[in-house]
Amino acid sequence: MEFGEWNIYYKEILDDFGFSREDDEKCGQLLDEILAEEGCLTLEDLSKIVGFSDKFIVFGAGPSVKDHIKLLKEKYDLKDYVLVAADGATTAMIEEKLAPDIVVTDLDGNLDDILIANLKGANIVVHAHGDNADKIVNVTSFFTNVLGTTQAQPVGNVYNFGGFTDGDRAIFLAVALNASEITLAGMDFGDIVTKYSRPNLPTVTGPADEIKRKKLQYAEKLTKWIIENENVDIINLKE
Ligand SMILES: Nc1ncnc2c1ncn2[C@@H]1O[C@H](COP(=O)(O)OP(=O)(O)OP(=O)(O)O)[C@@H](O)[C@H]1O
Ligand SMILES: Nc1nc2c(c(=O)[nH]1)N=C(CO)CN2
Ligand SMILES: [Mg+2]
Repeated sequence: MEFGEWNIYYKEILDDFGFSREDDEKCGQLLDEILAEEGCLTLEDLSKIVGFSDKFIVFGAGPSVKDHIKLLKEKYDLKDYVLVAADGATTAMIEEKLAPDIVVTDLDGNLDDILIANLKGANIVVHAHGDNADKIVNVTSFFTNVLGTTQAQPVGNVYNFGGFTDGDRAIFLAVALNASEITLAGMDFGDIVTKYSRPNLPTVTGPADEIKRKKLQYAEKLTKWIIENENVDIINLKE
């Protein structure tokens, strides 16, 4: 998605959630400075790393994630796919002994599990926004093989491929990496969250709060945009 078209959705999101574009931009710059010092991946680097396949699976943290992982392990030859975990889904994958190739995160998932995934070879796509500057500063440098993203104007080596939540951003990333087919697992959307999305939840699933519901509505809307506008086959295991 070109920035001009993304900007239409982005303006609506800023307005709807009361986020500040200036704070998003500042944090994007901060991430770019950290990556300039620590080193980072470019899109071309990541394309080469995952160049073994143009078939991707994006894992979300919805209620179906565990069932979908089990089904995929049983029925798919997973070494033929680039496995992309959206933030909290990393924990569900690790529980099932499945290592992601890429983790897409704004650093509010289980950081220990993301670090484990990184140590096992996952590349980390770190998203800077106006509400995670502390994490960007304190956590980014613990990871290796990092590619930076922003939801504001791209800056330096920090990209904007389109997308809002970690899950739909992961699909936009797969498109930017020239995916021909993207299977969606655990991408339920709706109004139920899991302990993978909300680690403090006392039960495995529970009702999403109003902000999370709204985030998931945008995630679904942006996923529909990809289905309708990008030249890629999307297979949602939920359907
Ligand atoms: N029912 C669902 N509950 C949680 N995540 C879902 C669901 N359906 C799809 N997803 C996708 O799984 C992704 C990973 O979930 P997670 O809650 O860790 O992400 P997040 O984008 O950081 O959300 P938040 O900002 O609310 O913490 C979400 O970004 C979302 O796109
Ligand atoms: N400013 C801001 N931006 C975001 C936020 C958030 O909480 N604040 N959460 C996101 C993932 O769902 C994506 N972008
Ligand atoms: Mg997150």
